[in-house]
Amino acid sequence: MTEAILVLEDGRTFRGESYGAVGETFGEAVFTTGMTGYQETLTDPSYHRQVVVQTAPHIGNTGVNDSDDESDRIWVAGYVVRDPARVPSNWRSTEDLGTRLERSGVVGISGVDTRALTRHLRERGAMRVGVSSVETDPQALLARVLEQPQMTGADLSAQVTTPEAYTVDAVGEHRFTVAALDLGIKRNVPRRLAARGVTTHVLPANSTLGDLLSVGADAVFFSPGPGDPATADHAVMLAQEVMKRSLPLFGICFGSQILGRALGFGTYKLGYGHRGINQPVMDRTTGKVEVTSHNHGFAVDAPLDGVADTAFGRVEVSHVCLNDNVVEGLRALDVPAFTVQYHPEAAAGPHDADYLFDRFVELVERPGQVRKQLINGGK
Ligand SMILES: NC(=O)CC[C@H](N)C(=O)O
Repeated sequence: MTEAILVLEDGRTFRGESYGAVGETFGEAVFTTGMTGYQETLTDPSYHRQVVVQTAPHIGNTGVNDSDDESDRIWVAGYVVRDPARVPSNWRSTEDLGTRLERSGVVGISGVDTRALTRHLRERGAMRVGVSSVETDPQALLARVLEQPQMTGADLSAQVTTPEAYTVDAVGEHRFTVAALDLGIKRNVPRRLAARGVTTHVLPANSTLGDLLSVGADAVFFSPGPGDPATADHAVMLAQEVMKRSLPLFGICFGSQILGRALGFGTYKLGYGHRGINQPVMDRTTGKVEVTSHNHGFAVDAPLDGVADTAFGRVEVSHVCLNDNVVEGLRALDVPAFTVQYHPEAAAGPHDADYLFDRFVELVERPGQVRKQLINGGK
């Protein structure tokens, strides 16, 4: 057994055992409350530079498999669990979670009271953290934690985006083509689109409007991704160009924050963010509440009531988180654009919000009618 320590930037220290690779790592400490879906969490590019704390105490029960990665690598900067499963058990499992972490060079710690750590982060806010199985002195580790960059101001898209464009073909009959700006996309997004007859061209984050048009895009998608949306100026400008052309636009999470900025709203950092797979969100168009998958630390500052006047016409907040009234979706009424701050693609999480991909398809195929329906409250 190799001992490990975890030190938060306010000095709070937890002791445990090395889990995954032996070494030292730093990042922003965030907690996710999902009891399942750890493989999707680990491989979600939006967790780049974050040390993820699994609040649920027993992690790794179903091992890892060949199908559930959301990208081609593990992105979390570090991993914190209480009680890793000693024997994974699932018919899809091909490897033990600890072995995968070790093989991938991911430094983690186990034996931590992750519920106490979650409560601490909930009360004090997300903060920088160090995890080490090579340093035994918390003070020495704390000094290095305090040298790390903050998540506020972090511009990370270039570090996670695809170097080359690639295509995910429609399944069955081809209906239309989407250009997806990859700011840290998850595999399940093009997959949900493909299931609806959409061919998706996933393009690097620095793509221009010309690049989007050159793939024959009928519509544009802005992906989730890591970092502070206040830094994503290129993507914001691109969203504005897309709206000027009235090309249908759909965005998820980071993509929602980018649309928010493109419409003239600000973004801000939440105290500790929303990360988990059971967050209640109300779709204000239908009044229905859906249980949803979340992973965001920033949010859009848009008025919850009434219709805002923007440079692109009228805009409404379409979805709201019922835990804390954070803006979870935006809908433009005069250009074909809408976004959500949470994850309709799930992976992991419930599929309640899958209808948003249908809304996107309808917006592209019957733009006038869908906009009229949206304005009339879905009737
Ligand atoms: N999943 C995401 O797209 C996250 C968006 C952004 N990085 C945030 O933390 O809010």
